[in-house]
Amino acid sequence: MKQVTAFAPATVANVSCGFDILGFAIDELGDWVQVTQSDSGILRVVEIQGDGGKLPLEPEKNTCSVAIQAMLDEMGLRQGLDIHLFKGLPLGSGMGSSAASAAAALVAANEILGNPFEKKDLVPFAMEAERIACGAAHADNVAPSIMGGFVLIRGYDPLDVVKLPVPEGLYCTLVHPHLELKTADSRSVLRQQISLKESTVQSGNIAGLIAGLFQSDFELISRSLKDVIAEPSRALLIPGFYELRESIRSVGALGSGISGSGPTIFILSQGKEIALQAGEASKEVFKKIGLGVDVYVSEVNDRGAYIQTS
Ligand SMILES: Nc1ncnc2c1ncn2[C@@H]1O[C@H](COP(=O)(O)OP(=O)(O)OP(=O)(O)O)[C@@H](O)[C@H]1O
Ligand SMILES: N[C@@H](CCO)C(=O)O
Repeated sequence: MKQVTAFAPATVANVSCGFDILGFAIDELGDWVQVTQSDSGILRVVEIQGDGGKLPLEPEKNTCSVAIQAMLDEMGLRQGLDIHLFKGLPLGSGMGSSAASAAAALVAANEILGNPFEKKDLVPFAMEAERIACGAAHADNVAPSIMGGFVLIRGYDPLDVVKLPVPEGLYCTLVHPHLELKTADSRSVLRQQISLKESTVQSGNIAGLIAGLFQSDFELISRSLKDVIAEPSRALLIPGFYELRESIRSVGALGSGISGSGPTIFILSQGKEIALQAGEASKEVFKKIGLGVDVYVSEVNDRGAYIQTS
């Protein structure tokens, strides 16, 4: 019986101006999923570690099994598979926790089945898992978690995912305040209508950010990290959000925003030194508020989900 273990990384979705259409992957932080063939003929989640007992073992509720089931359905296949999930990511953090589970499960199951799908073709299956986790089949966490790097979701109908270049020396600092914010809840505070003026501002910024990535133009990236759609509503749910933005200006970071639906805040910097200093400045902000934080500094992970060898 074949057994495969895969890792899938944390992700920063939206990247300020790219609501539901842009995300990138982080190094090291992520979920591990082991998939083992069985002769049971069914899909089972047999064990979850690292979730404090919070995640469901029922296959129709866990993002690992929902994603694999979507893949098996597409193939018209019945296959006995046992899933062991090792959560490395905190829940409801804004770091794409549900997405990383689905991405790792798919990459492992795809390997067991002889790799019938390219990585990019696994994205729609992982989106079905996101629908279960937060009520919306958004792809801006699952696509970068599977494919790595920066990924643009050019369109959803039909799905059109585009991998973008990563400028050398671009670093991300993730600041995770010790709060849990469910994606479904932070989607519910969003306005359903935006004005023509807001649409123009947002379009200019997303175009600028993508041009900045292609040209490795850090100043352009910095000027473009603005969100007039989701951030004004969601920032109110994150204590210290604007204070942090102010504090990282002095260390020369490029900018900051809400990672996915929060409460994690991402900061982009040119070079590791500034990224580390931004992390220290952020810790000070949250110390004053009296809220614990975890800070991670990472390059953009261009590899995405991978199979564990050895
Ligand atoms: N393997 C899993 N199976 C089922 N639900 C999961 C799994 N992993 C996480 N979740 C749940 O999915 C829900 C959606 O939030 P998730 O944890 O993905 O948000 P997040 O980490 O804040 O990421 P983001 O805001 O970037 O989407 C949470 O309630 C979380 O507990
Ligand atoms: N684009 C999604 C990402 C959630 O991580 C949102 O902002 O709700």
